[in-house]
Amino acid sequence: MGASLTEVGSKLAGLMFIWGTIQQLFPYSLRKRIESLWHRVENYFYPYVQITIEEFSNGKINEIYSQVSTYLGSKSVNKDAKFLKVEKSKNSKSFSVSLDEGEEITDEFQGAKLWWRSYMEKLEDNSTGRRPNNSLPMEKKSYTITFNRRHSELVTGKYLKHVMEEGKAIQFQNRKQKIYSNNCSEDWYWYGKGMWRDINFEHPATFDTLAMDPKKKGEIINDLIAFSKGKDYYSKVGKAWKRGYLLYGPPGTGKSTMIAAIANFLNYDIYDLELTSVKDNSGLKKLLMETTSKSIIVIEDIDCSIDLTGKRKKKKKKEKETTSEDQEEDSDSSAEKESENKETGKLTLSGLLNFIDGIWSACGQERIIIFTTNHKDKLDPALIRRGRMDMHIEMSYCRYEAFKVLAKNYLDLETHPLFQQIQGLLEEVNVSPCDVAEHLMLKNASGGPQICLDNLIQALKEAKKKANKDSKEAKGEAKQKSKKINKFSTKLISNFSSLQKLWK
Ligand SMILES: Nc1ncnc2c1ncn2[C@@H]1O[C@H](COP(=O)(O)OP(=O)(O)OP(=O)(O)O)[C@@H](O)[C@H]1O
Repeated sequence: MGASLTEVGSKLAGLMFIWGTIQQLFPYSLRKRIESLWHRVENYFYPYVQITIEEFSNGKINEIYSQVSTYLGSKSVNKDAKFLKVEKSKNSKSFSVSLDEGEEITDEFQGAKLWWRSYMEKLEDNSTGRRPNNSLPMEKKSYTITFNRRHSELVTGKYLKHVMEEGKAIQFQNRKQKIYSNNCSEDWYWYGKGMWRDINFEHPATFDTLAMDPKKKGEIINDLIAFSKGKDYYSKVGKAWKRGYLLYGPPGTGKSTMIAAIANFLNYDIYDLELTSVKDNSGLKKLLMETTSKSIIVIEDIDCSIDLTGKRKKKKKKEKETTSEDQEEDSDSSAEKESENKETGKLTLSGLLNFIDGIWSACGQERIIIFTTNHKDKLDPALIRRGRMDMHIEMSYCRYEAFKVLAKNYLDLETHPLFQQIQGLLEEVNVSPCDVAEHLMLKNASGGPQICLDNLIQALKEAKKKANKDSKEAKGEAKQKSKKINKFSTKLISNFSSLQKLWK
């Protein structure tokens, strides 16, 4: 392509000379006719269009440039390019490849052939050899794309959009994930760093290492895939592109681990929203507005972080003042509390969910919200109904399937003669995966996997003994209670009979 374009260029230069002469010698009407003929000749000899994409546009970074650069870098690895550059920024997980100055590659899109070329021009003042303006970079970088005129619509319509989307997706995959927290001092905000503080998120949890029933795990993975690919679906049905998950279960069953696995699976950032640090609804709104797309907003221990049992307002009407305190408590409903909180601007769970619906419906970008709790029964069912929390995921005690994942993770064991005994015990005792994992840890494994498994069996047996003892004691207590009740009711009946006799 390079050679043929040069050849065509020299032919065009000759034609340009002839055209200049014609313009001087011929009258206007004749010139117009020759001009149209000229364009046809020009298109015949050089039917190409060139688009230039510069690094800076009007003094500002041109976003398309970096996306094109990433796209071409990814294409260049399997193509004919010989001179490549490798860079790594502090915010990316690995290095990125791009075309070196003057390098060319070809690309194809829906039957159209495209020629890309990278340029770099040094920006020096010829007399001083210095940069013309200190605030500008030393060089002017750009890419050109050349294609046949008949593909103009395809290139400006679909192809460039495709290049930008692919480039953006590669950049997204290669960026370092972050975890944000709002649990920071007020000073932080006032120093202009925003309301969230972030650090790199490097949790190793994945769905492979997460110990839970494989069927349940599969369902969650499928749900996440459907969500992340659901852009068209959500816009078609007119719903905010968001998904809510409620993770519930006893401590140490892997709720936080599951969040990390989801973030790693989707390559999303995490916003760890500490509601106790949020003053009111407007503070919450600001925080939510500062979150980015492709992120997970997490509220851990939701039952502890928000006050849904705020004191009811004293009733103003006189007749109601006569009502007893107990009656007031009974008639208390969460709807009333919500409306009271609305008036005072106080933070409410329902307010939170409404903001999320409102804000995210408007922005059309994907987000996930996860609540965790150890006590699902404490939550108001209206607040976690389907549509708000789309999937309720129970993180339960460690059974055999979950144990097998832990044994593989920690001991690299897929089978062992002791597994059968462990399976039996895990059916009878409720232990968290966290407690099981503790026995399989490296520090315990110095004597080999056999020792770890023996220790685990020992611990499970003790837990079983304790559970049996506890249940016996509980049964004993219940027996005592029912004895007392029986004694009391017999006494009551006999008293009542004596009263009846007296009355007669
Ligand atoms: N299902 C699991 N799969 C793999 N590891 C687990 C699982 N559950 C617990 N663990 C291990 O136990 C540790 C504690 O688990 P995690 O913090 O995820 O539990 P949690 O349910 O969030 O607990 P809490 O309710 O106390 O916050 C984790 O670091 C992990 O190593």
